Amino acid sequence: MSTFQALISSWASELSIYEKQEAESVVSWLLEHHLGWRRTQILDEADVSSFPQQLFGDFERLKTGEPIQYIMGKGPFYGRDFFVSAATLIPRNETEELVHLIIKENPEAGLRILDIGTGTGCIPISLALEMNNPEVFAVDISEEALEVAKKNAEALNAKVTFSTCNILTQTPEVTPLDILVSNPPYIPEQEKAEMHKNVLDFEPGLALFVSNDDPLIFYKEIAKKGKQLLKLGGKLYFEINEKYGIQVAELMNELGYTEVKVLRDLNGKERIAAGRR
Ligand SMILES: C[S@@+](CC[C@H](N)C(=O)[O-])C[C@H]1O[C@@H](n2cnc3c(N)ncnc32)[C@H](O)[C@@H]1O
Repeated sequence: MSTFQALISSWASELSIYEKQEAESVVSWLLEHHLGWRRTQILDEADVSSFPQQLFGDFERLKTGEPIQYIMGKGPFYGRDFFVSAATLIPRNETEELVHLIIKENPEAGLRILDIGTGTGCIPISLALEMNNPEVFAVDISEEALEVAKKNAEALNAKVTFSTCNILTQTPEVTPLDILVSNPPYIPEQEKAEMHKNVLDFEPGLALFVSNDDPLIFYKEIAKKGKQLLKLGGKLYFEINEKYGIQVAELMNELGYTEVKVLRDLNGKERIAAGRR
């Protein structure tokens, strides 16, 4: 028998798609999921013969590049675990920063909020649970994603009203809003070549990609709709592609939004655009 430390290093060395440290974290995460293992047990003996069969199956899935969150069916976001499925994007750290900003900038009670393109529901559910008694709505074009979002709201005891909506052709009936937020699809198809296989092969294209001809289509439509949906003085928050900060700010300015700002994330990338109607 060897220690967990040795086992983790050995299994991690088989996950060629990850850097060493990330591979070790992912293996630790899998052991924790199946065995209730804790990092403090790193020097304990690991009795591989007692491991459940599914752990080995899941390790095989990891080797194909499948993200650990899809294998476990859940991923962390803003201090809580969210169910994920093949129909939803895995919640990202950058989006936690967007949620944090909205919470920090809007302490008032009873605000009406809409999230467009909700995926797992990580944004509206976190806002519903962290803000001061807000009324929260969320839409997505994907029925399957909405099923996951509803399951998350129920599991986390958050009150969010979900509905199906194609934001490019429909306008949700939720006026008047104080806050409109969206992390829409924003990767032009031509950037596929630069992306990791574990995103491309497993995450839903519907959540990620826009056509090369009109990469800002969602920002334009949502900002336009924001002019009808938001109260005067209401706020629009976008997560953005780091390459399009200036263009998103320009289109918001052209539509008459005020106090338009583009903010960098913890990695120094322009990741959030915000303004006021
Ligand atoms: C980048 S993902 C964001 C998911 C989630 N808000 C998050 O931050 O993890 C974009 C979401 O927009 C949805 N979507 C794509 N096209 C849409 C459309 N035309 N109308 C509404 N939602 C759409 C996708 O299904 C996906 O859930």
